[in-house]
Amino acid sequence: MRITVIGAGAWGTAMAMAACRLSGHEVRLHARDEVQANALRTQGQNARYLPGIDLPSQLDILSGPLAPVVAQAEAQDLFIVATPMSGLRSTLQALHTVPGPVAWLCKGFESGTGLMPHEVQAQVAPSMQAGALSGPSFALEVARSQPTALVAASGHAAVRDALVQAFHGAALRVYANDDIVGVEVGGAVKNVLAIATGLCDGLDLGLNARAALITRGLAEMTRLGLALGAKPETFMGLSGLGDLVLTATGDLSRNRKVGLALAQGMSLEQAVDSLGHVAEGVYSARTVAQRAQSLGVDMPITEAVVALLDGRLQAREAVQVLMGRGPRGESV
Ligand SMILES: NC(=O)C1=CN([C@@H]2O[C@H](COP(=O)(O)OP(=O)(O)OC[C@H]3O[C@@H](n4cnc5c(N)ncnc54)[C@H](O)[C@@H]3O)[C@@H](O)[C@H]2O)C=CC1
Ligand SMILES: O=C(CO)COP(=O)(O)O
Repeated sequence: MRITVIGAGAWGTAMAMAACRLSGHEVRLHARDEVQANALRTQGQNARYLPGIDLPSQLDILSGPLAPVVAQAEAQDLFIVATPMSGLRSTLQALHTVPGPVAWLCKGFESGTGLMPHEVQAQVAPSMQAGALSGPSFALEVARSQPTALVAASGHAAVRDALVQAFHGAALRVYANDDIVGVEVGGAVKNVLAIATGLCDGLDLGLNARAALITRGLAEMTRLGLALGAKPETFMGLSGLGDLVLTATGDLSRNRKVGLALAQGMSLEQAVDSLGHVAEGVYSARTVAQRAQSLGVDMPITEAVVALLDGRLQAREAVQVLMGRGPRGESV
């Protein structure tokens, strides 16, 4: 199988490495920047995004325009879009004529439009056989071959099968799911909730508070998902509860780090700059909240994160707002 990963950040690089570990694959990693591509080739590492990890010698590094790569694509080729959400639309536009399966790794709702990734694809490449690969997965651990489980989500069985064939192996299990709405809502909302949990831990509010945030966060994620047509059980799976627990509690999370930094009194700009990587929750929080409002879905934790990111609330005020809400029943 020939697999082309577009976007040579931490996650694209880790997933290209994972594909290289399975025999019989030809794997290519496309960096948009020629300087970065040359650095990957000469150093044998992605020093900016995954320092200290050697790239497999058989990994082919590409750069330059995508048009010639797309022109040579065959029906059995798999394309993986590993850019942040902000690059999804333009990358899918560039790929819209590929004859085979395409899957994206980004987790978020598109800024400006509020669209989920599969809705962006439906606009720019409606006939594409496409899906999402998601689930609890820090790039560093996948790059190190530590055990990980992912979800291949698509309405097309051929896309789910291609993702399993491309990545399922000794260190990486890939489960198939046809509920792309649920999988994408989980991936987007857990990033916003991880900012909240980082804030909670940074303010030293305690373990009770953290468990409450995660659980009530799962409830609001599920409410939004159901309003958008997702299946409830998806939120109990890898891309829902699984990714929420990982991102909210794992110190490798960039979104959690933003919350921790805000709790220390850093400005949002300082917090984002200190990462050197994308933290999608910062860009998706507002669009998630707007989409929820338009559907009449109550998402108080997400609303508090948006108010904090907008500078309308200070960290401790956000906690007071959440704790000051009136009583309600527990069910979703
Ligand atoms: N790092 C992780 O552990 C995981 C990340 N993800 C998701 O994957 C996506 C990418 O994340 P990372 O690789 O971690 O980000 P990163 O910050 O490590 O790297 C982003 C990469 O995308 C490139 N890029 C940005 N815009 C682009 C465009 N328009 N076209 C081509 N390349 C572009 C940048 O040059 C950079 O190489 C995000 O949506 C993230 O939420 C999902 C699972 C795990
Ligand atoms: O999506 C991820 C883990 O599944 C990565 O989370 P962060 O973007 O917060 O690092």
